[in-house]
Amino acid sequence: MNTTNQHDKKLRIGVIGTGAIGVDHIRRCTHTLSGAEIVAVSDVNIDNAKKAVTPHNPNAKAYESGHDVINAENVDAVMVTSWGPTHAEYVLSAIKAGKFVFCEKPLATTIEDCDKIIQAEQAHGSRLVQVGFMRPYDKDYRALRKMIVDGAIGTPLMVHAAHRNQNVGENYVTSMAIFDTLIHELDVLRWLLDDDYISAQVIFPRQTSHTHAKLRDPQIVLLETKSGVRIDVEVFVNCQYGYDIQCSVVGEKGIVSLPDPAAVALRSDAKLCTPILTDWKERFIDAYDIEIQEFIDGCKTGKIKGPSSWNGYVAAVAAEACVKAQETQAIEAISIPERPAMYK
Ligand SMILES: NC(=O)c1ccc[n+]([C@@H]2O[C@H](COP(=O)([O-])OP(=O)(O)OC[C@H]3O[C@@H](n4cnc5c(N)ncnc54)[C@H](O)[C@@H]3O)[C@@H](O)[C@H]2O)c1
Ligand SMILES: O[C@H]1[C@H](O)[C@@H](O)[C@H](O)[C@@H](O)[C@H]1O
Repeated sequence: MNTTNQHDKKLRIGVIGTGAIGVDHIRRCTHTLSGAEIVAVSDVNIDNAKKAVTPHNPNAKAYESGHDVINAENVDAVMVTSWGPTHAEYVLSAIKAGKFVFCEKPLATTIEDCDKIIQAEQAHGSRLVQVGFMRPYDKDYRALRKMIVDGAIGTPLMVHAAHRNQNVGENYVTSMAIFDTLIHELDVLRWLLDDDYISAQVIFPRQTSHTHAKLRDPQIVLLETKSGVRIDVEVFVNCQYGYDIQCSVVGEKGIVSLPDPAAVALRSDAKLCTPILTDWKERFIDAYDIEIQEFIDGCKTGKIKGPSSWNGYVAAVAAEACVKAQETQAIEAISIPERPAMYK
């Protein structure tokens, strides 16, 4: 009886960081998904938070501090969508309050902070954190994984991937190509291959004229896995032409590749054209919907299943090696500790 009531009740979410993705997740919780409502918002720029309180979220209140959102009595679960370096503080505070927390990637921008989070969560005794790695929810990445698991390409040998953004702002610097952008590949490729990384190297090709003094762009990241798979990922965040995610896995007897998003083809004026997306919000829109719905449902049943803080930690270990490799231009080792029992 109680369980049914619990499931019927809306999950009351507090959102910290009401910028691009914060507002987008508020939109999907309010208009697209079921079983949740936004009751609290905050942003270091309070005007951003106030703008996120709209007639569509009549019960939302804007707070000056993210910690007030976490500790508000009517907040059942927290969403951390502020800038990466601020995530750890809020996630730790949510764990302390015993509340479920969805944290956008990266979980934190240092291994130490990720470690504090997994220690705190283990001390709590059960999972409270879901990390915003949405690609494993994407139907095409899932199809790719199924083909690999089913043996369609034989043993995987190599991966060629590209992560291209149309452009980035002046605040985006060289290390963010790793912690902000490559972090998606660092998570999804080990899931795709069911493998772990052992080394990383970063190569800087000729620079695009569309970058700025604090950003090397593009970059090529070379990864090696325990089983010997070699991965190259081109990270090119001022590619100008669109938002483009590519991934091909080469196996002993075939290749599987991520398809381009479906788009209407136009035949006209002696040309055949299909548009390319420019905005990350559209590229993985269905995957974001599924990941957040799973978070809402998990909070309501008391058991969350999505990418864990362990996934966030492992991605950070690999990311730190890549950042070091950016500086040294050498091959850097990646050593991932034993997975704690709680995350098995
Ligand atoms: N999963 C994805 O595909 C995806 C897509 C976009 C962004 N993200 C992640 O989401 C996070 C936010 O990215 P964004 O594109 O929305 O950035 P954004 O700059 O548009 O928004 C971030 C917001 O956080 C606020 N903020 C910064 N520090 C804060 C603090 N200490 N407390 C409260 N608010 C604070 C800023 O004022 C801003 O409004 C980043 O970690 C980013 O990597 C993930
Ligand atoms: O925060 C964004 C987001 O994660 C996008 O998915 C990625 O393509 C961008 O490079 C990154 O800056």
